[in-house]
Amino acid sequence: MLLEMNVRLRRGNFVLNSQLALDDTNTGLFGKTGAGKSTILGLIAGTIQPQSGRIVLDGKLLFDSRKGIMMPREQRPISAVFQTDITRSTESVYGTLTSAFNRTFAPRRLKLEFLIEILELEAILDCPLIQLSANERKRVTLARALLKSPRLLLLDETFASLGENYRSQLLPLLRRSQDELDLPILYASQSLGEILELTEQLIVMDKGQVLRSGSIGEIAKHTGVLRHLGVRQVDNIIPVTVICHDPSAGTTLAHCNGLHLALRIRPELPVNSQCKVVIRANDVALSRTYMTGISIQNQAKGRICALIDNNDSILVQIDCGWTILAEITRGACQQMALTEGQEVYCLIKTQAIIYLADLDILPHQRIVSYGNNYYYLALENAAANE
Ligand SMILES: Nc1ncnc2c1ncn2[C@@H]1O[C@H](COP(=O)(O)OP(=O)(O)OP(=O)(O)O)[C@@H](O)[C@H]1O
Repeated sequence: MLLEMNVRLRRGNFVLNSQLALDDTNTGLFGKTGAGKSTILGLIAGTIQPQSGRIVLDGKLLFDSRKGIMMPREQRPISAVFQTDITRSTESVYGTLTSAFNRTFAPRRLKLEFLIEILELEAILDCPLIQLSANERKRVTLARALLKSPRLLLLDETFASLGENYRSQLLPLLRRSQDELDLPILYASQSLGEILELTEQLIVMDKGQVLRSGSIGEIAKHTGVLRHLGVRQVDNIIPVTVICHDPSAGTTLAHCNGLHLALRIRPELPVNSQCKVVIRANDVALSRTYMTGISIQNQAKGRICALIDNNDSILVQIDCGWTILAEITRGACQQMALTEGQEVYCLIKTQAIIYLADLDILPHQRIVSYGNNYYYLALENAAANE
């Protein structure tokens, strides 16, 4: 285990009572505003001292109230980029970066020139920190944090504040950081989407407590957690291998493990090539028996492995060779008397299966039906015309 923490802290009315563990992978720290995410990062970095408990990193005590140990911030092999990193110093950007580079904790893993390039710092190298814009200061702070080659990097909503340009360049680097740089990241955010761009491992916090931790797949199985995470729509993403094309039926047949699917025809996809398709969970209907006399082309047989209570709806997790999530109403679940272990058929219309590669272009054009008439509308105009 990389980090183990079991602490208690009271600040005014806010009480943090948290036990958490991190291994050597990137982890997202999710919680609504005021949940205690920044406080957790501060406790690990050493900017906040808990009243009691223990924090251990890589077997070394950072804090132990019983033994009276509080390792100073500068000595902790941890770098952090906080929301409020305000450096009022007149030191130049180049000066602060080189001193971070020289104060490295471990063998250097990133080159100064590389970070100057991807964070576009060249033009501001001679500027004093005090004169930088908020975005420039954040980029310098991130470069400085990475240059120290810490054992753990703490980021507090950093992507959101950096902007799209840097995000697209930095994300691939940060995603690989745990493997290539031996640098796991703890990323705090209120946005699940932002966290999932970096990692699938989550710690979910609420009111100073850790509610759940684990992979998003594991966490999602608990009642109400998806709602808590702000998830409103569940999609199945399935990597399929093309088997053949059937022009007379207008379908391309593909499979993923034991799951066979009829997709919209794509003759340009070579046989045996791979692609990803998306099926919205609420586009999957369930049946206890195989249906005849029905237009639906896909009836995938599987076994229910979990029934996940999602407040108004039930997410049914079905093992069809590949796991499929079907979202149905609570009423439908009761009427069908669904239970774990039962066999069901997943009914999926061919037209409801979207090639993932098409998703980028789909939102720009859609059809809105007003009953008798159909209109092709650009997305920007759609809302105004609806
Ligand atoms: N210096 C302080 N003194 C007293 N209470 C504080 C102090 N700093 C933060 N708090 C309180 O601690 C709680 C947790 O704050 P924290 O900043 O850790 O939340 P957060 O999950 O990071 O929220 P956000 O996503 O909005 O940044 C909040 O209720 C906040 O008001």
